[in-house]
Amino acid sequence: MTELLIIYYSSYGHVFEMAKAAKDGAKDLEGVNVKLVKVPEFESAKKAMSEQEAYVKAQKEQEEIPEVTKDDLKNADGILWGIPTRFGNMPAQVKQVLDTSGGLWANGDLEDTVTGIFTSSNTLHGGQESTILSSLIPMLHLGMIFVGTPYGQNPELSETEFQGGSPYGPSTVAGPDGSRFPNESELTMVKRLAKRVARVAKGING
Ligand SMILES: Cc1cc2nc3c(=O)[nH]c(=O)nc-3n(C[C@H](O)[C@H](O)[C@H](O)COP(=O)(O)O)c2cc1C
Repeated sequence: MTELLIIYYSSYGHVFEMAKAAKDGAKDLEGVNVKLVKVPEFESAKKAMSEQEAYVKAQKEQEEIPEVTKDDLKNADGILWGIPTRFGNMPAQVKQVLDTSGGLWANGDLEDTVTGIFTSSNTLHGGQESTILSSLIPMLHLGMIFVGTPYGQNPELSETEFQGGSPYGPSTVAGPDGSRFPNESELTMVKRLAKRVARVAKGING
């Protein structure tokens, strides 16, 4: 069995929507087991954002999703990361998971694990590509094999409509007030990436 782990962090639910679509995209692949987990939230963030209605609502919707464990990461053949943009970079919550994965790095546990990244930001040019590319650096240190969303398999990338997505990975644009949620094209691209990560992981580790 090929184990596909979808791990995400989401303050306001946009990346969560993408993560659920990713799970849906890979769920019927033969010989693939898909698990959806979330990055633990900081107590300080819960406190700081407790007055924000959108944050509280989104966190409630994610209550049933289990938090990632070291074994989830270790046992995965493929890991798909949902990482929202924070100042053009990954949130500290995601960095914390990576920074406490030292044992995995030392043992080479994530070497040859196939990986992909999807993201979300408020604005189209507010750092989607930089978030994916900078997130790739620790993934490469850990020995993971990165796959993106090539143009040939993602015709949506060549459309002129306003939407996220790049050859580096799927993305969505939440809008300045966070009211825009992923459209069909954005969800389709993340489903395809989930399938692609699973397919490559199966080929390498199956
Ligand atoms: C501290 C912080 C920094 C952010 N930095 C950016 C940014 O650099 N560019 C941008 O377009 N959006 C930025 N945003 C907006 C988030 O990327 C957006 O709320 C997020 O992608 C929504 O995804 P989520 O609903 O899954 O949390 C920032 C939000 C926060 C809270």
